[in-house]
Amino acid sequence: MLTMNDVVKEGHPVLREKALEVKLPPSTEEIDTLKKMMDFLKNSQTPEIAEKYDLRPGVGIAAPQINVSKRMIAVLAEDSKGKVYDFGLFNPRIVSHSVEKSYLQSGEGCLSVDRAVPGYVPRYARITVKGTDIEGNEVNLRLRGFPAIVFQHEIDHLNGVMFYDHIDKVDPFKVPENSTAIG
Ligand SMILES: CNC(=O)c1cccc(C)c1Nc1nc(N2CCN(c3ccccc3Cl)CC2)nc(N2CSC[C@H]2C(=O)NC)n1
Repeated sequence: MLTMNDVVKEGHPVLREKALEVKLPPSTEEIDTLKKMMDFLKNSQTPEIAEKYDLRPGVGIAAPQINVSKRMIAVLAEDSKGKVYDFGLFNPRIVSHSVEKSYLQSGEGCLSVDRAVPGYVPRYARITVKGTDIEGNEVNLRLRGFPAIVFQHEIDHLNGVMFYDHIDKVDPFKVPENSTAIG
């Protein structure tokens, strides 16, 4: 199982690389890695297991964060209506997005960042994501709210982008143009 020892921290060059497309169909090893990432999120959100293995809770993780520079992400997050988004995706890409922006009122955290970085992270309010799931099916997801934020945070990792790259350097809490706060 993955633990925090497997998670690389900011400063590691892999977090600034552009991750490679996964050649489909994925190899057994790539499928196993994606399964491990999905299991990590589940374990991190299960109090007894998180406590036992000292896991930091997360709702998303990208392969570069475990030093695998491949375009793979896992998400386990709920939206405001309690709908659970439980996905492992190969080669996720944002195929369309709203003009409107949104941001987490409380800012964002990252498993690879062991410090609080205050400030609003402007994201697209609504996105359409295409990718291939762990069974090899093409998925087409229309996302908004917290899940949309999480998918954008994880897809950023595949392009070497960290959440704080988006925070306004002059006024971290400047409300982004044409945006809605979440949470
Ligand atoms: C600096 N302020 C903050 O961190 C922050 C502070 C307050 C609120 C929010 C909303 C904040 N922001 C933020 N909170 C989260 N969690 C909320 C708690 N939760 C969780 C915790 C315990 C059990 C189960 C679970 Cl589910 C785990 C996930 N996650 C992310 N991100 C950014 S997108 C990827 C995602 C991620 O997984 N990060 C590790 N941001």
